[in-house]
Order: sequence, then C-alpha cells, then structure tokens
Amino acid sequence: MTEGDRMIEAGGIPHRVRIDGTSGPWVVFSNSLGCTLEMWDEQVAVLSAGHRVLRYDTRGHGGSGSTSGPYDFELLAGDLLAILDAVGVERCTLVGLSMGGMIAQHAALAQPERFTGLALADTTSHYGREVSDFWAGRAATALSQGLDSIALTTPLRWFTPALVARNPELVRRYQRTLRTTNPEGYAGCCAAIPHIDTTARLPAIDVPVAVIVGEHDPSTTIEHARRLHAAIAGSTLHIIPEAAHLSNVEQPEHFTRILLDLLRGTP
Ligand SMILES: O=C(O)CC1=CCC(=O)O1
Repeated sequence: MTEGDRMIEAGGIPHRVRIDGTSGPWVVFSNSLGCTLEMWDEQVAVLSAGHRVLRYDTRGHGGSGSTSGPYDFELLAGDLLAILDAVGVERCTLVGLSMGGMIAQHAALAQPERFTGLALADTTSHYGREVSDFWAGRAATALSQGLDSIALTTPLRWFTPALVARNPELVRRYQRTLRTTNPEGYAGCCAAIPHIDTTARLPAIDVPVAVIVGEHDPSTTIEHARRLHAAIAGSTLHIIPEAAHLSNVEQPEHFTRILLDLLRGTP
C-alpha cells in the first residue's frame, strides 16, 4: 500500500484503489495481466490536472485480494462496476489495456449508460482457438511453479528490444511486479482471457472509442485492433510506433496524447 491507496470491498474481496485529481470528469483505468495500477503512472501524472482519476488492481493482482479461479469477464467487470458504485462514480471515460481492455468492453456492454468514452488498448474482442493451450500452459505454470519463469520471458512481449536495451531498470521493475503477482490470481485471469468473445456485441457501443495498439505488439496485434475498430462505428484507430504490448509504458507521451484527444471529444 502506498499513501493515497484505499481498500474497497467489491465482488466479495478487497480491492486496492487509488484516486488522483480533485475535480473534473472521471477517468478510470484497468490494468493488464501481471501488472498493477502503477502501470498508469505516466498517464495519471498528466490527466489528474483537470480530471478525477481512479485506478485499481484487478482481482488477484497487486494489493487486491484473490480467490481461486477460473475467473471470467463477468466477474472481473462486475468488480470494476462495484468499485465505481462504492466510490460514487456515476459516469466516466474508461481506459483498459490488454486484459483491462477486455474488462472495459464487458463493463461498457453491461452498463452502457455509465461510460462517456472508452480507450481499448493492446486488446482484442476474440482470440482464435489456438491460444487456448498457451493460456492453459501459463496458468498451469503459475500454479505449479509460481511466476518466476513467466517473469523472465514475458517482458520480451511487453517491450520492444530497443526499450529493453535502453531501460533495463524499467524492465526489471515490471518483472518484479509480475514475479510477485499472486499465482492463483494470475491463473484465474489466464482462464478468462482466451474466452473473450465480444465482437458481435460491439456495434452496440455508441460513445467515442480510441482503439490503440503498439506497432510491434506480438500478443494483441494490429489485426486485433483493426477488428475492434471495424466493429465500433464511433472508433478511431491509433497505431503507436516503437511500442510493443505495453504501449502506454513504452510511449507514454504518445499514448497520453490520444487519451487527451479522446477526453476532449467526450461529453
Ligand atoms: O501477458 C502477455 O503476454 C500479454 C497479455 C495478453 C492479455 C494480457 O492481459 O496480457
């Protein structure tokens, strides 16, 4: 826990929540697998002047509680909506990256009146069947051995080789977070990810949406972003050069500019 964090009961477990900014419209952030609310530090530093910003650790991550899996996106989006209820956030722009983008899609489809805009970054609405074994293997490894071996290789999907060479300390920081993620929570989320299947329901979203993807994202590729963009009439597509999966961390200024543009266009 850092000063400013608070624990909020949602979905039957405590969630670590942090709120920055004192006035303005709400912006809410949902983290990706194996990361924590700290992944948004660079965006929050800018947006909290003029917005109230809420971020939280997803179930099984960081300082939030965990339950045994498997999880699904109804559960994870339900946690987010319960946090919004508990804090009193009636309407907000919702930003999610990767798993957080999958949670954001489910939250927006469940309670569309609540969201004035969405940023769906490095995420997808559907995976092919071929990824099921990959995610089942990750879950099994996490439960049987912990996150050490996953933490060695995963950041090579999160960051480009150039970033790994330029800023090894940042990479080590993300590896530490991943290594200390609760194996039960990580595996629970791995069970949800391959079942994402929102494509057919996305046309119902009728608020401004920024679809964002790192040019070199090997996990949720440009093709996944194009599918999201094609399915949501009010969306714009942003391909961020020199970024892999964690495009907001690798190219924070570019990513934040896209969010500022989105926020300017939302009611
Ligand atoms: O962790 C990864 O390798 C990539 C990823 C896919 C879904 C997610 O949240 O992270």
